Amino acid sequence: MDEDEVRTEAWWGRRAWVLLSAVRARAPLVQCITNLVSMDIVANALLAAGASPAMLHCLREVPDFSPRCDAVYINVGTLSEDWLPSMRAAASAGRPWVFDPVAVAASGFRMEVCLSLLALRPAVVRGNASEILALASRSDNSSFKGVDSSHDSSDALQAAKALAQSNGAVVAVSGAVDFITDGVQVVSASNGVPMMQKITATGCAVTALIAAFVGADPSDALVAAACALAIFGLAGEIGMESAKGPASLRMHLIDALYSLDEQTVTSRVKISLLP
Ligand SMILES: Nc1ncnc2c1ncn2[C@@H]1O[C@H](COP(=O)(O)OP(=O)(O)OP(=O)(O)O)[C@@H](O)[C@H]1O
Ligand SMILES: Cc1ncsc1CCO
Ligand SMILES: [Mg+2]
Repeated sequence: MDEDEVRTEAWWGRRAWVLLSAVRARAPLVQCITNLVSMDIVANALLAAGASPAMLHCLREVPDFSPRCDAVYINVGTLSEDWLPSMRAAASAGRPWVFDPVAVAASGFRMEVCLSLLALRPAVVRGNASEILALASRSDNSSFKGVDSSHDSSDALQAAKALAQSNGAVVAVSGAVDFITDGVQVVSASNGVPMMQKITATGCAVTALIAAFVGADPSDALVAAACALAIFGLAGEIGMESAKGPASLRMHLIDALYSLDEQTVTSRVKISLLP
């Protein structure tokens, strides 16, 4: 094996820096069809990272616009039947796309929609543990609650692997430790702070960041997803050094994402390949 291919923590730190630098240099255009709660934090997180967000969701614009994007991001958080045709069309536009199945178990309808979107072959699916467990089991069981997770990310690791194997997508489960898998390899990313769960739509924002990383370099969605999750978590850790609570963490996290430098990224990103 080439020395460069030995995926040590230092290797991951360098990859994370290279990918963040690629986002800053290329400013990938990311079409976001995302929920109404998340639009502001998603657009601001993408801008701070160096990407170019566009919150376009009109079906009539998809044929012109989506094929010109570097990546498409689809999030069903505030699902409405009106937006479904745009979601399906944008996901089918031939660009790499990333899926956030928010609260997939909330209803039979939402489950059906998420399964139909999954059939359109996203490059990456990112959810919290409850979402990935529900999606993998195709069950809109009432023990699953709303948009927040009631499980630890490790509870959903096997489900994530099974989902990746059956769909050919990279599957990422967020939580105290994020797990990212292509169905064979499993990578963990352990940056972040618990207070990030107290800011609405941080999960939506990190899924959008994954789309930006995939848009900047579509060659390896597993690496892009792991690096985006670690970078976002690291911005949370640095933001927490100045924050007094969720509202100021939101601000400081976005500032930290904007200011990340090579030394900080290469020394603080915590990613490893599980045996
Ligand atoms: N206990 C924790 N410790 C550290 N980081 C965490 C913790 N829980 C979540 N995170 C981080 O917070 C971000 C959001 O993950 P989370 O699992 O809360 O998403 P989510 O439930 O989909 O959020 P939302 O639906 O509000 O967008 C991720 O970057 C994740 O790594
Ligand atoms: C609170 C909330 N409700 C629907 S989407 C969303 C944002 C977090 O996913
Ligand atoms: Mg979510």
